Parts: sequence; structure tokens; C-alpha cells
Amino acid sequence: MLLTNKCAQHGLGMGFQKVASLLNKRTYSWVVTAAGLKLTTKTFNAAESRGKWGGSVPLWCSSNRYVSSVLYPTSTKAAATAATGVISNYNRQQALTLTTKAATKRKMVAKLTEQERCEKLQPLLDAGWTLVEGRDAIYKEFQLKDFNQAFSLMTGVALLAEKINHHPEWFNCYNKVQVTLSTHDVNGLSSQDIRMANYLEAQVKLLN
Ligand SMILES: C[C@H](O)[C@H](O)[C@H]1CNC2=NC(N)=NC(=O)C2=N1
Repeated sequence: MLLTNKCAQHGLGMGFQKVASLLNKRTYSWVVTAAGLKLTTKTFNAAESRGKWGGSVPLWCSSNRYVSSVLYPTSTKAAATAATGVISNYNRQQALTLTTKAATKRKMVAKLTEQERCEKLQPLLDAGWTLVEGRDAIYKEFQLKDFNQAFSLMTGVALLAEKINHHPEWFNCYNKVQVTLSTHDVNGLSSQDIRMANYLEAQVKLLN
């Protein structure tokens, strides 16, 4: 989890000390100050870190006067940046490469073929998903036991969404989660929507 001081301060409250001690286990020495977690003057050599940590490189994000640095495998960089909205001062070329790769990966997403609709979409329709009128999209309302269960479901989906770079359109009211899935990049249903719908079905089974 990428710790910006703001999030650490507000999200963790008194857990600051715990966070600092956790982080200190990762060969950093952090000082808890009134303004947040402060990294001591330890510097970090990217090449060394690659060797030492097997491919992870430091992702440096600065917030206010303090620098929070956490090791990430490069595959989680985009999610971490998206999650915090912090523009990291990570190697710009590397970031561009990652973005290009993500864009390339997305290009590979295509609209479902007729055969895929029969094989992969039909089981979801049988499970209660419906086609959205006027759109190539599917919709389902999930009713959970309570808000806690509903939000647990949404949390799992959010993590998947960030991982596969595919996000649902959804509405939550207490124990209900209404989900619409479609792939904006192809203006219709793709395998990403099937994947997310199947994930939702599996998670709801686990929760109930
Ligand atoms: C730029 C970014 O990769 C794209 O906007 C992603 C993000 N999440 C997405 N989510 C959905 N549902 N459809 C998309 O086409 C999509 N595209």
C-alpha cells in the first residue's frame, strides 16, 4: 500500500506508530513526526534495489515536506499512482513505457463476438444479468445481507478494477449494489466485462 503522509495521517490516525515500525522492518528508518512519517536521509540506489529486491524499484512520491518511499514491483506502479493521485517522480521514460504497454494491452480488448456471446454471456443472463436497453451493456442488482457485505463486495471489485484497468458503473444504497458493465473503449461488451461479472458472481456466492 502506498503511504502518502496525508493518507497515513488521516487514514491511520493513531496507527502511525504501527506503520512506522512496519516500514522500519523494510530497512528504512522512519521517524513519526506531528506532520507525518518522515524518512531519514537514507538514500536508495535503484540498481542496487533491483538486485536486492529482484526487480522492484523504489517508487518515490513526495507529499508536502516529506518523502514517502515504498518499494513496488513495476506492475503495481500505475495502480499505486492512481490510488493516491500522486504524480510520482519515478523515471519518466519508465512511466511512459508502462503507459504505452497499458495502452497496447487495452488495444487488444475487442467487442464480444456472436460465438462469445453464446458461450460466455448467456450463462450470465441465465444468472440474472440483463441486457441494458439502447446499449451493449449488462446490468444486475445484488442484494447483500447488510451494508458491510455490500461494501466488502465493492472493495473486492475495486481492487480487481484497478488490477485489470476496467471499471464498473455502479450504485450502492445500503445492502444493494447495482452494477452496469460495458467497455467504453470498444463501446460495448468485451471479455473484461465477462471477467468482472463472473468475479462478482463468485464473490456474492462467497458472501452469502
Ligand atoms: C485510460 C484507461 O486505460 C481507460 O480509460 C480504461 C479504464 N477503465 C475502463 N473501464 C471500462 N469499463 N471500460 C473502459 O474502456 C476502460 N478503460
